[in-house]
Amino acid sequence: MKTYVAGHRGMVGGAILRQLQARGTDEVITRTSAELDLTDQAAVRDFMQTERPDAVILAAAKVGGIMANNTYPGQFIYENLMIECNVIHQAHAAGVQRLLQLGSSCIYPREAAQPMAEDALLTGVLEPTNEPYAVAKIAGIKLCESYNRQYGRDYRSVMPTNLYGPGDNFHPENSHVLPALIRRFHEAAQSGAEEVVIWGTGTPRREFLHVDDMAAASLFVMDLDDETYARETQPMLSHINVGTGTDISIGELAQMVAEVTGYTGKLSFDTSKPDGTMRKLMDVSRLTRLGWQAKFELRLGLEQTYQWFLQNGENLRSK
Ligand SMILES: NC(=O)C1=CN([C@@H]2O[C@H](COP(=O)(O)OP(=O)(O)OC[C@H]3O[C@@H](n4cnc5c(N)ncnc54)[C@H](OP(=O)(O)O)[C@@H]3O)[C@@H](O)[C@H]2O)C=CC1
Ligand SMILES: C[C@H]1O[C@H](OP(=O)(O)OP(=O)(O)OC[C@H]2O[C@@H](n3cnc4c(=O)[nH]c(N)nc43)[C@H](O)[C@@H]2O)[C@@H](O)[C@@H](O)C1=O
Repeated sequence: MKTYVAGHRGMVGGAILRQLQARGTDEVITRTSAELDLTDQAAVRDFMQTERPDAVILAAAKVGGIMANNTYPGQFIYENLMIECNVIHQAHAAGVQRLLQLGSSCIYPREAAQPMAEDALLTGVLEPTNEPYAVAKIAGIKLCESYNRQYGRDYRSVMPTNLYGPGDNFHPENSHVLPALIRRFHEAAQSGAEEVVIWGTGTPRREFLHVDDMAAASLFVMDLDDETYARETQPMLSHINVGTGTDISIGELAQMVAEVTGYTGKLSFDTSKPDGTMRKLMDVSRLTRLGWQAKFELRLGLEQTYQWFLQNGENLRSK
């Protein structure tokens, strides 16, 4: 089995690569974005035609937190649409029968009933801070569904909740909340700062899944036999949510990060920054029914991620 992992240097792609290598059953092929720009249609066509993988895992994307999504909406919609169109279409053109792509919980309407089940898709208005990214991710689901319907492909989609773990992006502005707070609280603890500022009101709730759980869930869904996947994702051979099924407020998360990093000063909230969606808890009953459950407990995952941050402080991403 020759499997192409797109985005193998990223947090999720890296974890998937490690788990595939540990299994040792697949020949895994990878390319960095410098070697293969997935927004370049001709380059992706040449790569797929030359390599002809048996399976593709699409974990490459333009990714960022609430501020990055709000600041660079053009890049978020363009790059993600191009990556999905090129990888999914050129995989099909090269005869790839099985593909798994990663979406995001932000595909669901801002006011969706909680927890959000897969059939909440396209039932309401999206959260404005990440609408361009969400539209691209919805297009990814619809590409897979459409190629399944028209060409009989077996292209699957998993929708992760907010992820964290080793290999995350700790950029002060562009990252997601959990790595941003690890870095901010760590620096405050080191410098003896009296106050740490948290964006927004602290009241939004988020569900955090460790990246090793996400990688395991991705391979679990990839490995399901086609009848089982089709039965669970009827009528459109659509997507499966991945999460823990529990969430906490940003204020509670900040308190936990303060404890883990040893920060003892004051917490304050900058309400000029956006809260984004107030709650986006995944309904994970589809995946649970199939037999998969998350393993990492948040506090332990946070402590492990903080250790990774301390050991890799010199090599953090610059954007
Ligand atoms: N992180 C999170 O909280 C969440 C992530 N997701 C989804 O999970 C997937 C993986 O995210 P994550 O691992 O966090 O993201 P990362 O930013 O860590 O990794 C993304 C990877 O995509 C690759 N990439 C980006 N643009 C291109 C391009 N034009 N051509 C080739 N490769 C490119 C990069 O490759 P290189 O390093 O070689 O430049 C990078 O390694 C994405 O689909 C994301 O939308 C969904 C929900 C939450
Ligand atoms: C995974 C998901 O990620 C993005 O959505 P998001 O869940 O809103 O992501 P976030 O992690 O950036 O913020 C979560 C909450 O946390 C608050 N918050 C506090 N302090 C910081 C802070 O310092 N940094 C950040 N980023 N947020 C902070 C912040 O104000 C918000 O209320 C999508 O754009 C989209 O990419 C997507 O799919």
